[in-house]
Amino acid sequence: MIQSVAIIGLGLLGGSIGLAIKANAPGIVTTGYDRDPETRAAAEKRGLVGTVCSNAGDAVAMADLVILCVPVGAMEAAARDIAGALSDHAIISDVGSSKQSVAEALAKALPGRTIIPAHPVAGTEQSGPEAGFASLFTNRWCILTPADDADPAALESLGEFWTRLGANVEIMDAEHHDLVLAVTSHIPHLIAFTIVGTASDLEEVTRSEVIKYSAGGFRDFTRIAASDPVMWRDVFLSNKSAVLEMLGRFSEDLTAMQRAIRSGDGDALHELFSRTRAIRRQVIQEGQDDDRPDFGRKDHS
Ligand SMILES: NC(=O)c1ccc[n+]([C@@H]2O[C@H](COP(=O)([O-])OP(=O)(O)OC[C@H]3O[C@@H](n4cnc5c(N)ncnc54)[C@H](O)[C@@H]3O)[C@@H](O)[C@H]2O)c1
Ligand SMILES: O=C(O)C(=O)C[C@]1(C(=O)O)C=C[C@@H](O)C=C1
Repeated sequence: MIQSVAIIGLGLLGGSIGLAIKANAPGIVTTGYDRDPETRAAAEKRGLVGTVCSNAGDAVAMADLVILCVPVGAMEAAARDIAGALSDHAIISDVGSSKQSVAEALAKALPGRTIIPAHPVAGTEQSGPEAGFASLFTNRWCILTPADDADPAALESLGEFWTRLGANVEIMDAEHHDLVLAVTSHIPHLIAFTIVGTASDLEEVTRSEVIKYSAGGFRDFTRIAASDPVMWRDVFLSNKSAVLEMLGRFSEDLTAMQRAIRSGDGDALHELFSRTRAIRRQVIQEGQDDDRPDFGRKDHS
């Protein structure tokens, strides 16, 4: 049974975990650390965790569960920081958006430790200590990617923990996770970053026109393209092979659409758009959409 949780990195994800514990599992004692002093001060002010510590070692010393909530490129450094201060029984987990590289980094920095990587598939385009809110994980998936020899009791405890925060828990192989998320999250973000960049670079269209005439579709892309640059740089560098593989497929499909438009093949366009419309309806039926009004754009705390 997890009775104390240490959160390293008090931004959107770390802050939301702290607030979700407070709301759903108030008996759990929380401590936290962020390397940025301003973030620590903001976390203290918002009460994201019970105790904000001034170093990572103090934050993790008494914890049953330590969750690393830093960009994936910073996981190894954050793990090294806590290595000497962990209690013997501590479970170490994370929330990184890619899983194979994080699992490798944690295993390298914390040999012999109980490590269960995880990815709550929930977020917004906001970041930092003001962005977190308690209901972020409600009815969202949290994917656990244990190694084959992971401790079953630790896996069960971590699953129970995420269930208490409102998430639906799924267990998946890390390699498969990275391939699936490349298609469902990483490439959609790359497309948004690219189209917004392309629009702002167009010489025939001024930047003020891009902003002024942002129609619905483009506006949705600008929300995603406003996501944190450090987080996303690290996601693409860490999930390189899966992203490049899926990007190859996507480029071929895009070329087929280009060909259909050039040759006036309305049937091909209609067939694809009908198929994608059906998928959207399925996503809504299965409750995986973000149709909560203004989701991610207002203070949800
Ligand atoms: N934003 C999302 O939508 C989302 C969703 C699911 C998972 N994730 C993953 O969660 C993690 C955190 O993302 P976020 O959105 O909360 O980012 P964030 O920028 O809001 O917070 C990250 C925090 O980590 C701190 N930090 C960086 N290096 C550190 C270190 N070595 N030690 C201590 N603190 C350190 C930063 O100061 C920052 O406050 C990332 O790995 C990301 O891939 C993000
Ligand atoms: O809703 C958003 O704004 C998000 O980008 C959240 C989102 C996603 O792609 O769904 C982003 C990265 C994560 O690792 C998990 C969730």
